[in-house]
Amino acid sequence: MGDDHALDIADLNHWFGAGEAQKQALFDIDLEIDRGSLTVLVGPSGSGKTTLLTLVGCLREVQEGSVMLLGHQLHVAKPAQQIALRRRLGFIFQAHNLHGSLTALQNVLMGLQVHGATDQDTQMSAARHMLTLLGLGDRIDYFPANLSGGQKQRVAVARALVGNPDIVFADEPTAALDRESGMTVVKMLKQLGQVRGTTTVMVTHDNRILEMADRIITLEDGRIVNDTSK
Ligand SMILES: Nc1ncnc2c1ncn2[C@@H]1O[C@H](COP(=O)(O)OP(=O)(O)OP(=O)(O)O)[C@@H](O)[C@H]1O
Repeated sequence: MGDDHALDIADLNHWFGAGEAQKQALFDIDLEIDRGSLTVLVGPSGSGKTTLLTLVGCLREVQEGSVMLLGHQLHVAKPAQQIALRRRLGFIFQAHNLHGSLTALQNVLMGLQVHGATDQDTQMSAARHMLTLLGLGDRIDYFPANLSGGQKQRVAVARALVGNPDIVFADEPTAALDRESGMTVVKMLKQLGQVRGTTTVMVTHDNRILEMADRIITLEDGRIVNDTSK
């Protein structure tokens, strides 16, 4: 694998269930993803997009095939290595999974505390800065219950990005956002790719994002049926 690849996937297969109920969800996936690129996964419901995203994001165990994530082979990575690798990833999911008992600022700080680095003042200012960039500067002390769906989603985006991840995995990150907020989030990810080399892999049905993607990969019935680079 070259250093220019954030992800290198070969002969990846995945099944759900066992015995007669067993069903194959992914078939022979081969894919290399360049560092700093914005790649979009599209395809009909049930085509395997989320399964692929969770496998390459260390959220599901690889059953067959090879996944090299940031130069590390996942199926041989020890638990401690997997934890270290996960710290280099940012996740944005449709269900934003905010902690209801924490304010917007505290939720974003959670994204930094797993890194355990920098002092508290630096963490605070990084979290405030990220929330401000996402247009939530006046909402930092609000609890999720007092934020709209779109605002909650932007808090989740801030939490994913505040730790400077090497790769961002996003599943329908703009589904709950209006056009302007959705564009802000995608432009930010694109800019992070250009400035810091952050790689983004995103599942979306949002046509507005397709125009901004470097690469569009289409899945159907667990197979890659189209791969378009700009
Ligand atoms: N936990 C699971 N147990 C059993 N089958 C599953 C599980 N998760 C996914 N599947 C099946 O695997 C296939 C791929 O599902 P997946 O969620 O990856 O598709 P998707 O393209 O992300 O769909 P959507 O756009 O609806 O989210 C589907 O047939 C689905 O029913």
